[in-house]
Amino acid sequence: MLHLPTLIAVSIVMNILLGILMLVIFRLRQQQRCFVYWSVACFVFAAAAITASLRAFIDAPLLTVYCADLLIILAPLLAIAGLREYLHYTRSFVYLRALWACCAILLAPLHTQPLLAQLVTSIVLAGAFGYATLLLVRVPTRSPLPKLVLALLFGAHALIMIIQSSILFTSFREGPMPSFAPLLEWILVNHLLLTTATAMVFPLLVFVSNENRLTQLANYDDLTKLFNRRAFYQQAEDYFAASELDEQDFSALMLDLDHFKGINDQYGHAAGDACLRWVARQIRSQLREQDVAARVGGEEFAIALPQTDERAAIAIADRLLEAIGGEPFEYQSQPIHLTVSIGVIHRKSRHEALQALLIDADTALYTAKKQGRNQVVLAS
Ligand SMILES: Nc1nc2c(ncn2[C@@H]2O[C@H](COP(=O)(O)OP(=O)(O)OP(=O)(O)O)[C@@H](O)[C@H]2O)c(=O)[nH]1
Repeated sequence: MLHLPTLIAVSIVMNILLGILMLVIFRLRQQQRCFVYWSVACFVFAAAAITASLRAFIDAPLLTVYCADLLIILAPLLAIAGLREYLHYTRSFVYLRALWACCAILLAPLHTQPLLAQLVTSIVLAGAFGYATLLLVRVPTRSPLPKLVLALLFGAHALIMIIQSSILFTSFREGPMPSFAPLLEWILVNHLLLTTATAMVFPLLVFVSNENRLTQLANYDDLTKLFNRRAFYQQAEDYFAASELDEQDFSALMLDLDHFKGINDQYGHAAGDACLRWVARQIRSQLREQDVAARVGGEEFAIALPQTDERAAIAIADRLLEAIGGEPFEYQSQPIHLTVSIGVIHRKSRHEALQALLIDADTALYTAKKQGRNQVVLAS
């Protein structure tokens, strides 16, 4: 069994250090206020552990029972407030404040009855941890793994608080039972460990989410959610190089919406944006998993087709022509007729670089435009 006083001391020090770390992070990232809540939650938890530990040395129940219990409740409430801030939960914190105020009133007359005060505290904590678990499960985030870990930690914490509540309730009804002492100590150990572990996962949740957001911004087009030009070249270059090594077919398409300026002029820019999103969906729906599609210009898309010969590439281009031009796109109940021109290229020995291949596809696209649009042209 872990030495309890040592564990309490370590968790106090860890929570103070984590609180300082989160304040430093907040100073660096002023816009993420969740770190302030989490930092204060760590300090409050350390203060709660210190005041509760004083019970062994001084007889001041107002401090060692009442204040300690209020601080023990405040710490997870602050953690939840930070979580709501991080998840951009718009409703105010009024319920959390009201809950804490109710606890302050309810626990005041109980400071001379530590068992009852601990029972009330355990029930409130079980509810708070259960709520935090539900919050995490219900709200989508960009960091699913830390979110899952955090939900598990909160869920486990809720569970041990329920167990503690039932033990305390039984002790309250039937008098103190010495056989419960090891179990209550085990719960305290886990409470300390889970709190410290939770505080460690909070920054991870934000960092993974920020990292995913940066990757998204760096690689994807915000409007269509297809790759952007940079990511397209990165991915397509790999396939292009692999096709050379394996002597496999490689094709590419350049696709451009016809008279798109007229669409913007007639229906407005928002309708134009909706058209681009719809075209992107049509493109994605016609491709295989390994094909690489990107928006490389305003109304221009590039598609890399690994292991695709000339005939298959033309068939895909024809399918895209039909999928986009075959039926109108409905925007706010009005049909918008869109057509596209497509240049197709199959890799030849003269194409030593992807750039050269795409230039030829672009030339074929230009020919398609010149020949009247709404058609597929194969590069010679
Ligand atoms: N709504 C919207 N329009 C865009 C976006 N990017 C570029 N455009 C518009 O796309 C239009 C492209 O016009 P042009 O280059 O003249 O081409 P076009 O009208 O499609 O004519 P062709 O390509 O010759 O058939 C311009 O009016 C741009 O403002 C965008 O993100 N959203």
